[in-house]
Parts: sequence; structure tokens; C-alpha cells
Amino acid sequence: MAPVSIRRILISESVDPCCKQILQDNGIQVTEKQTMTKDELIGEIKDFDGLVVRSATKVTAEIIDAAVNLKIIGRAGTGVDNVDVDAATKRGIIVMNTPSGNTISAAELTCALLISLSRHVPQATMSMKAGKWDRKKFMGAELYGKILGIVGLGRIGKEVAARMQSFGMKTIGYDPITPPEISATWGVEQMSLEELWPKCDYITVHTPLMPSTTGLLNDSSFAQCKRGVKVVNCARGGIIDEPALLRALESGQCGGAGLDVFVEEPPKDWALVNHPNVISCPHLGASTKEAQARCGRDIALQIVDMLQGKALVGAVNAQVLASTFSADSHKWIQLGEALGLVLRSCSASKQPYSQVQITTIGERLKSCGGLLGSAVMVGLLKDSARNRPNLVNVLSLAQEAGITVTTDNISDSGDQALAQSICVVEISANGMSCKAIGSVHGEAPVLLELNGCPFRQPVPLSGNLLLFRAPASPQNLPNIAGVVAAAGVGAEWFSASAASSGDQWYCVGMSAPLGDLGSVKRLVKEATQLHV
Ligand SMILES: NC(=O)C1=CN([C@@H]2O[C@H](COP(=O)(O)OP(=O)(O)OC[C@H]3O[C@@H](n4cnc5c(N)ncnc54)[C@H](O)[C@@H]3O)[C@@H](O)[C@H]2O)C=CC1
Ligand SMILES: O=C(O)C(=O)COP(=O)(O)O
Repeated sequence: MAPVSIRRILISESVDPCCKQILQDNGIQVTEKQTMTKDELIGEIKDFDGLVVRSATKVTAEIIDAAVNLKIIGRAGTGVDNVDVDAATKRGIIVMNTPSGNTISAAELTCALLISLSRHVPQATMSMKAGKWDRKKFMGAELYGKILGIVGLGRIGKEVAARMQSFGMKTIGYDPITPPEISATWGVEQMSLEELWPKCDYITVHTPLMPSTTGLLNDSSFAQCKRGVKVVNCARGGIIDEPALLRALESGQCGGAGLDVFVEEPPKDWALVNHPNVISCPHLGASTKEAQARCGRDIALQIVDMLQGKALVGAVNAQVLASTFSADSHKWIQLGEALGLVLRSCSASKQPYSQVQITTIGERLKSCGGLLGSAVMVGLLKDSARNRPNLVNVLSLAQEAGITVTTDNISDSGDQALAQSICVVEISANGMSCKAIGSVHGEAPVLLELNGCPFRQPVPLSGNLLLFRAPASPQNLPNIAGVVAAAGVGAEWFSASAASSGDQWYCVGMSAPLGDLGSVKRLVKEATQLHV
């Protein structure tokens, strides 16, 4: 099932032409506009439902606010720190990247900087271009036998390790997620940062930029390093604190730095770039023909595959959507939304709820809790949230509204009763609670039970529904059918529940919604109508 439809995509940076070609071949209109100003982007983004960027386009909350039709932001590359992912998520916009397309290129540039640092290649080149022949000044040191500390042992860190080991470097590292026994298989011994800093001749960082990695190398960590340590940052500006690096270079505590990335790009302050022991590139890690071809192709194919309902690959903020691509997820999403709508309708006149408990019953729904939970919340929050709820944003909207959502599964393959697949949703707050139980019969979602009253016939959850509760009496249906007919609406079918505490729930399928529920409400204890 395709979660969105996309007709017009803006590519706002230099992305390989294959990206545009693939998108166009699949019926998407593509506009390419490079070097747009922020105001130009704000002015034009409303006309697009997709945006493809690299690292230079800052997709801020302000831009996302203006992007009223945007459904996807595709990052032809790895880092999504130039995209306000939280703001996109709240608006229900999918953010997608192509994290492996430029791994090799970024790793190779890192190695180039490490080698250049050891032999002063860029400085020697500049010197010769200035007509000098200075063999003494550029005395270097071998990498062979030196210790390289790799902070961040993900895709790029691993490739850097393999390449630098071929130079005879000993590789050590740190990563809070990659298990030490895994990195050990590619020759990287892990240790704490406190143990790592004093051991390294060279340090290279390969983490994302986030609060925990900002300033990872700072005054205090430089102080723990060997005097003259050389550092490389091919990941993100700010992981090595720039003022601390400059201080360390000036004091000689740092013997050289290779920088591909900067806090501000291009930098406003050129002090680091101009330092004689700094070699630098204008964010070239991914700038190879091969990396750009891969990233351009990958982002286009990922978008097309998503639109064709084949798969969701590379989404960084829409994990629950990945499960919408299985063959029968559609009907369970419909059921979840419909149960949410039923409960929203039944609880509308009551006090606001703060807890939602979704329990799936049955082995088949064991892994569907997240999907069904989100679908239920889409139904529950429909029209009440400022941002239109969808499977991408609904949990963050619920959190914003102070609603706690919990999911659970009960399954025991030995128990016949639990063999069928059922979804139970209960909303509650301060003693008030409403509960709906549903399932899927054939392809259709059905309501089985409402507030403890099981329906004698499953209620099809589609079309215009009138739900009401009244003391058990054979007169209820004829009376309400009369009111519905008097309003010029056809009562197409009905279902009644078993009685509980003397009351019964009824559901009437109507040809159209009633203009006014007043005359129904006068005859019953409570009544509500909804459209599924
Ligand atoms: N200069 C350039 O043009 C390019 C830069 N990059 C950047 O390189 C970085 C790494 O990319 P990948 O290796 O593909 O990412 P990855 O996600 O494969 O690896 C990142 C690793 O950092 C680790 N990590 C997270 N927090 C950490 C911490 N506090 N200390 C140590 N490790 C930590 C993670 O566990 C993960 O293993 C990203 O920032 C990316 O944006 C990527 C491609 C090109
Ligand atoms: O993929 C990444 O994280 C990069 O930093 C590459 O950025 P770019 O696509 O060259 O602007």
C-alpha cells in the first residue's frame, strides 16, 4: 500500500541527473532549481509535494511550515542534520536518506586527509606552486605502526579502518552502539574515550552530529591526547569543537587537522582554514561521480518504490510506515482508524481522555501493535489536531496532546479463542472509559463489541453509521428508523448488541448523515454518528 501520492518534486541542489530521469520516467514532474535563497524556497515550496536535497539546503521549521503540500523530503546522501526532522515528523512528512551511497567516497577522502596530514602533501604543493623547493620544511612521518583512533564505528568508520590497516596502522575505536565483538572482526579494538585519547597518533570522527557528539573533541579531550596528535573530521562540523581545535593547534597539542566539514559552510571565520597545519576541503566527502550517481539513483528509486507500494527504504522518521507494505496491512490500518473514529465519536461529549490502550489478540497481529496503534490514533485525532494526523506524525501529535499510547499483544497458539485476530482499544481518563473491539472479516473491518456490549452481528465499519444506546426494548429500532426516515435518510441495515446493565447498543447503516441528532437523542440515552 502506498502511503502517499506524489506528483511534483523540487530538486534544490546539484543531484546526479539520473535522479530527475528516474522520477520523470515514473510520471513525476521534476523542477530543478539550484542555489535558491531561503525566501525563494519559502515562496515556491508550497507548489511541491516532494523535495530532494543534499547538505546545503537548510530545511528548517520555517520552510516546513510553508510547505503545505510537502509529503516527502529526500536526502540524496547520509546526514539529515540540515533537515528539521522533528518539524517534518509533526507535519507528517516522510524524511528519507540514502545512507550507503557515499560511504566509500567519504572513507576514501578521510584516508586522503590522513595520508596528506602525515606527509604535508597540500602544503608542499602550495610551496612548489609558489616556486619553492623546500625539502626540509615538509619532513613527514610514516603512518606505519601508528595508532589511529576511530570515533564512530558505523559504515564509514569501518571502511576507514580497513583502508588504514593496509598502511600498517593499528586501529582502535569507540562506538556506543556497535558491539566490540563486531568491530573486533574488522580489526578495531574498542575502549572508552578516556582510554582512547592518550593512545592515538591520529583521531578521525565518523558520528552523526547530535547533542551527544557536539564538541566530542574539546579542550578537555585534547588535553588527554598525545602531544602533536593529528585529527580528521570528514563527518560534521562541530563534532570537533572549532575554537578548541584552534587553541590546540596554536599550542602544538594538536599537530595538524584535516577538515572537510565546518560548523558554518562556507565558514565565516577562516582562522582554522588559514592555520598552516590545517588542510581542508569544501565538504567534498561525497563529491565523486560514483557517490553522486548512487545517491541520486537510490533516492529516486526509493521514492518510486514507495509510491508504487513496493517497499519503504531509507525513511528516518516513519518506521511504522515500513509495515504498511505487507500484503494485508491495508485492512488492519482501516480497522485501526475506524475503531479510533468510533471511540472518538462515542467519547466526544465526555471528558478528554489521556490514555489509549491498544491490545491486539492473536498470533498474526503480534508484530502489528505499532501499526495498529498508530492507525487507531489517526482515527482518534482526526480533525482535532492542528496538523492532519497520519501514520508519520500521529504518535508525536498524541504526545503533544498529553495522551499516553500503549500497545500489547495477547497470543497463545494453543488457545482456540486467541487464534482469531482481534483489536481491542480502550480510551480512558479519570474513571471515564470507552472500549471498542474489532476485527477484519474477509477484507472488511468490523466492530464486534462496544463498551462491554457484544454485537449479535459484526458491524461493518464503512459508510455513514448511527450508533446509539438505549434501554433494551423491541421499540428502539422502529422508533429510530422512523426518525431517520422522517429526515429523508435511508436506514440500510442495523445491528443490535446483547444487553449490558439493561442497555443495548445499536448501529444503523445510513444512506447519508443526519442533519441533526436532536430527535434521535430525545429517544435514547446517548447517540452519535460518524462517517468511516
Ligand atoms: N563529508 C561528507 O561529505 C560526508 C559526511 N558523512 C557524515 O559521516 C558521518 C558518519 O556516516 P556513516 O558512517 O554513514 O553513519 P553511521 O550511522 O553508519 O555511523 C555512525 C556511527 O556513529 C556512532 N555513534 C553515535 N553516537 C556516538 C558517540 N557519541 N560516540 C561514538 N560513536 C557514536 C553510531 O553508533 C554509528 O555506529 C555522518 O555524520 C554523515 O553525515 C557521510 C557521508 C559524506
Ligand atoms: O551525505 C552526507 O552526509 C554528506 O555530508 C554529503 O553531503 P553532500 O551531499 O555532498 O552535500
